[in-house]
Amino acid sequence: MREADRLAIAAGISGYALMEAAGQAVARVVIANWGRRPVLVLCGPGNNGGDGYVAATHLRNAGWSVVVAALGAPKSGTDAAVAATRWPGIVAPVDLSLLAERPLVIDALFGAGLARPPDGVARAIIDEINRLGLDCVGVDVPSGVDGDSGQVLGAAPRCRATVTFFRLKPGHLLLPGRALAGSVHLADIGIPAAVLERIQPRCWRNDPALWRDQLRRPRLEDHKYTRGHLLVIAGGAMTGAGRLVARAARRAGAGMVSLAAPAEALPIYAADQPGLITLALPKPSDLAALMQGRRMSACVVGPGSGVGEGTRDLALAALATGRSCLADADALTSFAGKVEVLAAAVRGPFLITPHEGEFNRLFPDLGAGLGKLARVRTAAARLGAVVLFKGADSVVAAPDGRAVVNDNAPPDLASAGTGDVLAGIAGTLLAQGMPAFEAAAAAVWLHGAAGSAVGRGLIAEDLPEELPNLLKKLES
Ligand SMILES: NC(=O)C1=CN([C@@H]2O[C@H](COP(=O)(O)OP(=O)(O)OC[C@H]3O[C@@H](n4cnc5c(N)ncnc54)[C@H](OP(=O)(O)O)[C@@H]3O)[C@@H](O)[C@H]2O)[C@H](O)CC1
Ligand SMILES: [K+]
Repeated sequence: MREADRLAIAAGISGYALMEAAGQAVARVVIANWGRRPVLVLCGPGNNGGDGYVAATHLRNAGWSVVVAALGAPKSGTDAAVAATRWPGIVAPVDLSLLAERPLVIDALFGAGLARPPDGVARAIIDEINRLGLDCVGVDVPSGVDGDSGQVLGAAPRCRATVTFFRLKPGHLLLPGRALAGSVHLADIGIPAAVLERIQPRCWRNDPALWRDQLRRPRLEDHKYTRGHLLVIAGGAMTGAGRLVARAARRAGAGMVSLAAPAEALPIYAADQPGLITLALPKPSDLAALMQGRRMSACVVGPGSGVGEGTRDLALAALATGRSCLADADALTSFAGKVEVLAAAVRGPFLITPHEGEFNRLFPDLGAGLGKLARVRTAAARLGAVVLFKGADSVVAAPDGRAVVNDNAPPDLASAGTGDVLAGIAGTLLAQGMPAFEAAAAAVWLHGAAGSAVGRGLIAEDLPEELPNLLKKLES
């Protein structure tokens, strides 16, 4: 963002003009969403505080009762110093007593320049805002939230709304930042779009615009093999997982889905879905010939497969074929403490879809303190594969550092079996030749959209049935 500022200023836009637009946007959001009431504007020493002085001035001009409290005077010669001199009222030192009759707080303490956990009176007032449950509007980010990671440094106010500028930052999408930001308003402050091309961002909010063109649309001359033949390697005991993978894969548009499992379980799979091809589980040494002979273009291994050597060897055999491969669930746990074995086996497009527990078993040194985006990027680089870390704020990262953050998943998706559905959708997209990064991004978006379409009371079985409609909409 600083680079965006710098480039915009280099393009002839004054830094103060950006600050004026930013502060004005904050005032506009406040006026649009709250009735006139006494407001306290907390200003830090940097440009975030500068935005605060501008917002305070606009609110006062609109007839609001405004008190400004500052942590310290902005450095002279800065845009923030100009904004402070243009504020016509007095500036009080930050003090908790100011909260008493001010039901609305604008938090312009720290933004992109947050350098350490807020302490002293800054920390005390953040804690007090939260204790009193006051309405708070964050400027750029809730102060204390790291915009790059969504992590909280020490403390941050729980905002009802946050007004940010130019583009959303990862911290608006990643937890806990996303929860603390409340509803996020994105304001255009006059930074030219061309600046984005110069910056070449490597992290995006997940959106169909990123991958829609790469979804494979059915063609007149298609037959079932040209639409992707996915092999699902499933288990003998937990058959629900494999059935959900297969059902989702079929609804996502695979031309054919075959499921391999121990012979005694095959009748269960066959009875569940007449259109599913069932096969006895091959020996690892026979897997390549099976996939080649049956023109299977991708493989999903892990859901319900069982943890252990058998699953591990099948996953390694699947990777050795060089075809697109997705490992989830038991296939990941089977490599706990042995992630280097998995990494060494990667030949072709490879996607893993761990949840938090599975991720931790594979990458115990990449703890939560690093922030999800950094954890997933590091894991992808280490594995030489695309990693989709599942959760309310799923992150997909490629070994080259590209990443997307997904924010369309409703909490209803926190339900058993939904991860298997995700694996099935991604498996089909891989089988259709979509690159692993885009396949993962598309799958997690479709999964979230399907979850939203069902809403309350959803069960994993509902999700595949939403896919035809969603795909139709994406193609139109
Ligand atoms: N294009 C835009 O998006 C625009 C953004 N604007 C706003 O500018 C801020 C970023 O401003 P910046 O001056 O770089 O940084 P901050 O204001 O966030 O913070 C820097 C100052 O705060 C001090 N600081 C940092 N952390 C702490 C802390 N925990 N406790 C006390 N003080 C802290 C820091 O002090 P140092 O000692 O570390 O130097 C700085 O004094 C962006 O977020 C937007 O709101 C512009 O308005 C223009 C357009
Ligand atoms: K802030």
